[in-house]
Amino acid sequence: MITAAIATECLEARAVHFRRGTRVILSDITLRLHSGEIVALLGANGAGKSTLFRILLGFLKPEHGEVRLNDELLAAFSRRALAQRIAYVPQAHIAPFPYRVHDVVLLGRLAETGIFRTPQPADHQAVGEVLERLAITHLAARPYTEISGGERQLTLIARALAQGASILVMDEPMTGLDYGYQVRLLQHLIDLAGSGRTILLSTHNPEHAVQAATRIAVLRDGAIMADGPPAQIITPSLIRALYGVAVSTLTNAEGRMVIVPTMERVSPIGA
Ligand SMILES: Nc1ncnc2c1ncn2[C@@H]1O[C@H](COP(=O)(O)OP(=O)(O)OP(=O)(O)O)[C@@H](O)[C@H]1O
Repeated sequence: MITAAIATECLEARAVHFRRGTRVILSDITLRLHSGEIVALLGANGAGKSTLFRILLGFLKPEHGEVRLNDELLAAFSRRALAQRIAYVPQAHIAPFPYRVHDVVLLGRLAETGIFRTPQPADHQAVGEVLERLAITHLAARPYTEISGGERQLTLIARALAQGASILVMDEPMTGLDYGYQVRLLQHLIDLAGSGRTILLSTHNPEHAVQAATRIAVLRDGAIMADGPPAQIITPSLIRALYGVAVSTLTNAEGRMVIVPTMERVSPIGA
């Protein structure tokens, strides 16, 4: 069952360096993720967020540095052993076959034990639970190739949740989701972290980071320029440096930070 006890895990990049050709994409990146944390990675388009995720997942090899899971090199784990621990929601995905949404999510259940295993009633039940939790039960019988972009995104999130891994790496999971699904997903991520899961997500919306993250890491010019609690990291000057826009940060009646664009016209980044 996906509600089984969650193992305590620590995933970390140590002094990771990565180049594409002569271009340095990531330089001396150290990032540690612990159980119960929601870490939001912020960075402008092309900053290297997906690249760092792919390195943390073992899909790309760093030129220098290493990735360790519970102090063991990632390379020491088989693909199946990694699937037991880390689930991934990629940025964009078009399935080549018109699998039903239920079956796409079922693949998450089989990631751990091999896709040639015959699904058991417990697997189908777990899929049903995840679809219900994400409020997409109505999509179960629809072909994945014939649903909307946001519905595909929810299906991929459901597949990752069904995997039952204790670490979730989510590349811009809110993309394409309507406002209600965005808020419900953030609430669900907070619940998952509360039950001991570790969540790393990238987002282009600093509001989401402030609302859900326990830590924010900021990637700029290939390096981590800041890493810490949201209230310390998110400042108007950081938002301006990252995105070239002016914002005010306010505290609402519940004591939570709110980010509001001032609509002041500022120079483009680097101008
Ligand atoms: N397959 C590739 N070949 C060459 N360069 C690439 C490749 N994939 C990404 N890059 C480059 O590496 C840099 C980092 O890309 P990456 O996708 O990691 O950024 P990102 O922060 O995830 O961006 P976004 O927010 O736009 O999704 C970019 O300059 C990008 O153009």
